[in-house]
Amino acid sequence: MPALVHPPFPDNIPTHPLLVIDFALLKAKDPQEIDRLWEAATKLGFWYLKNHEAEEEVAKMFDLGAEAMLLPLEEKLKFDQGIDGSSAGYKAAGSNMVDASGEKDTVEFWNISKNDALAWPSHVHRTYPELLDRNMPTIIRPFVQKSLNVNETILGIFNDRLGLPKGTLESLHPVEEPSGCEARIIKNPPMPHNDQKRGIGAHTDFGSLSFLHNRLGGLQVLAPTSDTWQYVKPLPDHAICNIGDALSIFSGGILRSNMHRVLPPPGAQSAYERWSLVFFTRPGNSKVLRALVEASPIIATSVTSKPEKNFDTETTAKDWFARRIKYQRVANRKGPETWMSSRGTEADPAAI
Ligand SMILES: O=C(O)CCC(=O)C(=O)O
Ligand SMILES: [Fe+2]
Repeated sequence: MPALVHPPFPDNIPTHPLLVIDFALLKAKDPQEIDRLWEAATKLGFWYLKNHEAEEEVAKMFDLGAEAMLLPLEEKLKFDQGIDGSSAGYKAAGSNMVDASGEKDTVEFWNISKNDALAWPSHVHRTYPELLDRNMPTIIRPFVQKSLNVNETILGIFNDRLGLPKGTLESLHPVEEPSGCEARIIKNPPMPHNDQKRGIGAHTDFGSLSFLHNRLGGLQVLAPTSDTWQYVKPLPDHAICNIGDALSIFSGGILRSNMHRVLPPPGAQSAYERWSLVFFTRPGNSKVLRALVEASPIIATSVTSKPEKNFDTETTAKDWFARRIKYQRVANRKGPETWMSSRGTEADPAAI
């Protein structure tokens, strides 16, 4: 079980501050809170979210994830996500790259598809170990539903601020369409002190919105206002939310998909296992990733102001997502170009 008692995040290392957004105020359509969310989403693309109402579901998911990680490796590998760009299932430590040199990651994770959680006892994408299957209706589905509620509320706010006709962003993320939406539970093992091996390499998230929960430090962002990586300090019961590539593309770059990575926890925390839990909202598989210029003059103006950027990928969410997953797998590596093929909207190749 993830340690509930651990050393505090050190107070002598630089961190990047995030705005704290109150979900209760967002739900009440508080104009000032919506302004603050907009500021966070357009300047950095990351923010803390408090009062998100998923605290209990998150705690249960951490416990279940820990149990699922204790299954024998041989059993876990029966549910491996594979190397063809599928996401759902298990990913062993060391099977993804963290950079162009082919250095291996240190995290293992389980991805559980939203469609599978909602369709239980049927399966849309794949099957899972009995432990996860058994807990699908009682633990996983409630977490998925709470996460969907949070992300749909936020998408609705962005929809209005982007000047899109009501329901536009919602229609790009239909609950019933097969998609890459998934819950992920991640374990990074303790590292020798000062070992800076990357758990997850520098990346932007692939989809639209990520709803992240972690207890130990290790997440870092490369903020547009800084040329160094900075830790994001976990706050108890605060989720960390961020925007991914799909939403950045739909909005013509108005919403920011920011680079981040995972290092071992800093200071004395490095002696502990690091656990994190994410729910990723991603567009329906059939949706094409392109700026919604016809639907919003605000987005059209943004695209015109960034002629150097391509906001028409001519790619469906399904293909975008499969490409990014496939080419970060070590087994698919031919050379540095494989890593480059896995990249999304990451703007600054020097930082990759
Ligand atoms: O573990 C974390 O804090 C972040 C995980 C992450 O960035 C990801 O899974 O995409
Ligand atoms: Fe991420």
